[in-house]
Amino acid sequence: MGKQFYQPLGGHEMPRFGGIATMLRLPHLPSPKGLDAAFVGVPLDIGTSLRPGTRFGPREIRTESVMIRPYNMATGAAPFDSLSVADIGDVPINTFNLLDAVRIIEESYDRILEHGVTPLTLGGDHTITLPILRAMRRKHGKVGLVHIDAHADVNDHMFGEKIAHGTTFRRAVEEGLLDCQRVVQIGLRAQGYTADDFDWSRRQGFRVVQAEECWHRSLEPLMAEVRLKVQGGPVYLSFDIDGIDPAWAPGTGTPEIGGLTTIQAIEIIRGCQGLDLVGCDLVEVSPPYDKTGNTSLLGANLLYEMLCVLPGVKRR
Ligand SMILES: N=C(N)NCCCC(=O)O
Ligand SMILES: [Mn+2]
Ligand SMILES: [Mn+2]
Repeated sequence: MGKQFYQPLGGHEMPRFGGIATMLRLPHLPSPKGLDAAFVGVPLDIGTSLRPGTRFGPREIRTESVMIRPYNMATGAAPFDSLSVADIGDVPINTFNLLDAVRIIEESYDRILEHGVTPLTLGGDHTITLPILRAMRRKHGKVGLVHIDAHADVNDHMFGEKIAHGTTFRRAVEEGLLDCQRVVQIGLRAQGYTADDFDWSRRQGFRVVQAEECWHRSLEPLMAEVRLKVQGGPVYLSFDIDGIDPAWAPGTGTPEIGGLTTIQAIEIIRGCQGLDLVGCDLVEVSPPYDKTGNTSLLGANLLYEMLCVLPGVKRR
């Protein structure tokens, strides 16, 4: 049987407030088999250090995704005409044991990648990116990384714990998951304990772009630099919603002022077009702190923009 393409349920077929709330109103399929890309939820928040609530992120991002239409009027991308995409549901994490949850996530992503599917992940806190990168290493080898965040997430430990949402990328370097010369961190800001909070990344070979370097400017020139830095192999895109200023993304667990704008976030993702993207995630949306739902709406739209820059997506 030939490849099956799926279109989102249209706003004129079923009112947007009706129907089952899958990501982008796509079909919910039990398996990634036969797909090119899949939206996956990881409802985890037991790795967070301040506000919890990201366990509700996947569900609310789906709820707020109902406004999104299939064709990208700005870039001409028609993702559902080019790729077979669906929502394959959530990873059944163990919400009472973080290390067991990490094991479950890793096994789930091994299975997804076995089918040759590109995962677009709805978080959950940033801990989830470590098991995903472990599975990526087995499938693709070391990956480059475009990481947007207020935080470097390279702490050696938090309360003595080696795995939490602020240690993800130090563990990833130690475990040989990243091609460190092809890593960029964008949006880092706020206070630290020593200069080494950011310099550790630089010593690994990362390009660190602090928020102040982004203020008051288009990020299109920066993305030209980023593409040159990370190209030449498979790339993973990890977007922590707190990289965006809390004025636009208040529903998150560790907010920091002076962040990126929504427009700069779109520029960054669209600037990834042409890279060999093998997976993306959007993490740290905490609906209980998101009174209007706008943070989930922003997350849903950024995930759609990630879909639009995947390899193989044609533009009209
Ligand atoms: N939100 C994420 N992923 N990390 C926050 C780390 C907070 C801290 O370093 O104190
Ligand atoms: Mn963060
Ligand atoms: Mn983070």
